[in-house]
Amino acid sequence: MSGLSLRGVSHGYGAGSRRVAVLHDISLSVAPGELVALLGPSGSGKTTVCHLAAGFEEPDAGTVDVDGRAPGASADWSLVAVVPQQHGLVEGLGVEDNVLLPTYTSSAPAVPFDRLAAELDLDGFADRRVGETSLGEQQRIAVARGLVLSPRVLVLDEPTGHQDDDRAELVTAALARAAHAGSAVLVSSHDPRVQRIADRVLRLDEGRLLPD
Ligand SMILES: Nc1ncnc2c1ncn2[C@@H]1O[C@H](COP(=O)(O)OP(=O)(O)OP(=O)(O)O)[C@@H](O)[C@H]1O
Repeated sequence: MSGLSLRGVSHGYGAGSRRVAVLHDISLSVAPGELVALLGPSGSGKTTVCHLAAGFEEPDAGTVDVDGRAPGASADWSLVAVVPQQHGLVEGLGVEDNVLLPTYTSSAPAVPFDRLAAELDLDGFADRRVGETSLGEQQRIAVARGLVLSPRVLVLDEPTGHQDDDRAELVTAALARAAHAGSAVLVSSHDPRVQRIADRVLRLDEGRLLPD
């Protein structure tokens, strides 16, 4: 199947008898060209779903696949790109290098840095070190890095959490364009702007997906 698919996924943290289950039998899919918002109270498991979708972790049970493959099997961000809550940028590198990092290990066509910078209000930042930027700027740099290879699947964890109203609109517009261009986009978010542009909204509660 194309896009992102989780089938019967359960997952937990901790070793042996101390393992605590946090996701229970989750099934969801995001088709190419679709933007799905994942909502839920703090601790309900949104980040865990994002990490499994990104291939950062293997589920205890069930399957996760991206275009029919396990996401962890490929480090190619043209297949699955991630904007984690903590951004995961390389502090010592410049902004442009951070955005272009996925292009250094992939032969997929890249969106020019200048275009992403213009769309995400990062003009003039190319040579600035990430350690010299604000948290909101770092979040938009991580979004630009997620978009640079026009990935088949894009997973974002609270991507407007550090943005003011105007920049949050820029980020959500960029995500809507990515979906329109064919990416399957999964966004964990409390932001009503994200819900507004979503094709579907999924709700998690205590590790279970609520019925529509
Ligand atoms: N590495 C970990 N070890 C142990 N427990 C964890 C770990 N990461 C998350 N948890 C627990 O798993 C549950 C789900 O966490 P998760 O981060 O997925 O929730 P969330 O919905 O993203 O929360 P928030 O909105 O606050 O970011 C929480 O109860 C959390 O305490």
